[in-house]
Amino acid sequence: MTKVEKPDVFIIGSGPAGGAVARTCVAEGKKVVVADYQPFGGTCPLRGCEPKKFLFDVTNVALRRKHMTERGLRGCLAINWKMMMTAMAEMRDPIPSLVENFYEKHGIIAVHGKAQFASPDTILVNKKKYQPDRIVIAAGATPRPLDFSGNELLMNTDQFFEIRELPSRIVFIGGGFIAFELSHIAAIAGAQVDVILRSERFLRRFDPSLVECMIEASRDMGVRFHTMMPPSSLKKDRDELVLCAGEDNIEFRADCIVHAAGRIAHVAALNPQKGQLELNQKGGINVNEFMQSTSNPRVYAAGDVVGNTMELTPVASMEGMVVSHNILHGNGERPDYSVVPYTLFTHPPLSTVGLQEEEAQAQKIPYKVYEGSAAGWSEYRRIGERYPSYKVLVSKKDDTILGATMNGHNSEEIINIFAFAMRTKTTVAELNKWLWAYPSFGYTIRYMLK
Ligand SMILES: Cc1cc2nc3c(=O)[nH]c(=O)nc-3n(C[C@H](O)[C@H](O)[C@H](O)COP(=O)(O)OP(=O)(O)OC[C@H]3O[C@@H](n4cnc5c(N)ncnc54)[C@H](O)[C@@H]3O)c2cc1C
Ligand SMILES: NC(=O)c1ccc[n+]([C@@H]2O[C@H](COP(=O)([O-])OP(=O)(O)OC[C@H]3O[C@@H](n4cnc5c(N)ncnc54)[C@H](O)[C@@H]3O)[C@@H](O)[C@H]2O)c1
Repeated sequence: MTKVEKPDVFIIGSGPAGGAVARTCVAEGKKVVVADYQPFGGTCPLRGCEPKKFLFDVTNVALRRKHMTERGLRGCLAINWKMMMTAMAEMRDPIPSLVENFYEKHGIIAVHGKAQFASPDTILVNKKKYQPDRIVIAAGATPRPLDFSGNELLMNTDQFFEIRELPSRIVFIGGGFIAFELSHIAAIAGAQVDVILRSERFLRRFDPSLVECMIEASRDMGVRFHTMMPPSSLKKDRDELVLCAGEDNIEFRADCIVHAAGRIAHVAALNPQKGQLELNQKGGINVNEFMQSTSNPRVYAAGDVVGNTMELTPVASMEGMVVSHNILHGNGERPDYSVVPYTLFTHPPLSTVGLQEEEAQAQKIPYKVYEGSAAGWSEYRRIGERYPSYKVLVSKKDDTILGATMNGHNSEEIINIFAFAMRTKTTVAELNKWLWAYPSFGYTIRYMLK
């Protein structure tokens, strides 16, 4: 009979959540095993944030160059898709070896293979059994299964990052983060892009008035939007794909159709019943306030596989740190979701932190609003941006920031300042006394809070 391994901590998944647990637990002298069936590093650096941001940065220069034509910048600037993708892959592809080298150096055992539960205390990978003291599920998320006929012809985002020739016509199904970010990249690079949404509301996690500005900016770059269009079938017709959607079965013909219809916790392959794992309403691992399984106390979970709040890298890492603490020192730490800034990396980026106005109204929180267009400010006029806008919610009770959303160049940096102000409970009166470098985008906070 093969020997059963008994490490202290067995981690399923090597992304931001699993990585945080591995590094912290090994530093405290634990015997740690990490299993992953894909190259090590997880979604963020290999198939998510990082490759996306690379493509964002290149396309951003191209778009901004266009905006500068009237400001004296001449000469053609075109995107060579193949070169851009090759350059992105050159930066991305060494990452798994770097991760594994780091693991080896620090004594973390890397196992290549799909992990599943054989029983509540036993994990099986490549027919080998592990009975660890603690099991950490950090298996991330996977595209939501869609049930219309021909859905197997859809391209997922992992495949999008491997496209070497830009398709002429691309359709994105969904109206969330991925549809907006990737549609902007493809449109600026020269594809004809359609985004189809089953409902009427795009980007639910952002203020609708700022989403409107984003949609205007998207239309300017040629992205076409179609609402109330649930997809009903997809088929191949010679060398093109035909998607039918909506009540009238409208046909969309394209070279590729991308699944951007959300992601769900990656639990099915884990054999959750054998692990006695209770799932939550979103289909993620149900955990208590200490990120410990509510049904199997040997198990903790962190990151997208929990689906507690948002599928974001900083949230996954923070939950990983909470899990490490609780494994090493006993349950005592809880995740803190009170201030989570995030950015939609579109052109321009749309960024937010804290309460949305709809939430403040629903929760009957007394607030005042500072909002408006920033198009007249010299910061945006200089760069020819047409739809910059902002909305800041301030507590009527104590003058602190409740939430902020903005759409404009560098908003991903300005939002961190608002996050800092929220963390430190800085009042608007105090913020207005702070000095900012001039003329910087951060300085526009003074204009917003006038
Ligand atoms: C296109 C895209 C762009 C994104 N952009 C951003 C962004 O700009 N900013 C941001 O904050 N977030 C972004 N995200 C989200 C971010 O990537 C995730 O929130 C983050 O990676 C979650 O980390 P995780 O460790 O929970 O899971 P993951 O990083 O997904 O890692 C999970 C790992 O577990 C492995 N695994 C799964 N099941 C098993 C199994 N049974 N056995 C072994 N291994 C298994 C997987 O192979 C994977 O490597 C983006 C996501 C996508 C898809
Ligand atoms: N910049 C970032 O931080 C960033 C970027 C990309 C992804 N992410 C994370 O990854 C997650 C997944 O991104 P996403 O864009 O796939 O999800 P999303 O939740 O942002 O958007 C999903 C979209 O698909 C639609 N949809 C849902 N079910 C559908 C169905 N059955 N048929 C058709 N449409 C359907 C929804 O209405 C929504 O518009 C995000 O929620 C986010 O947390 C973050």
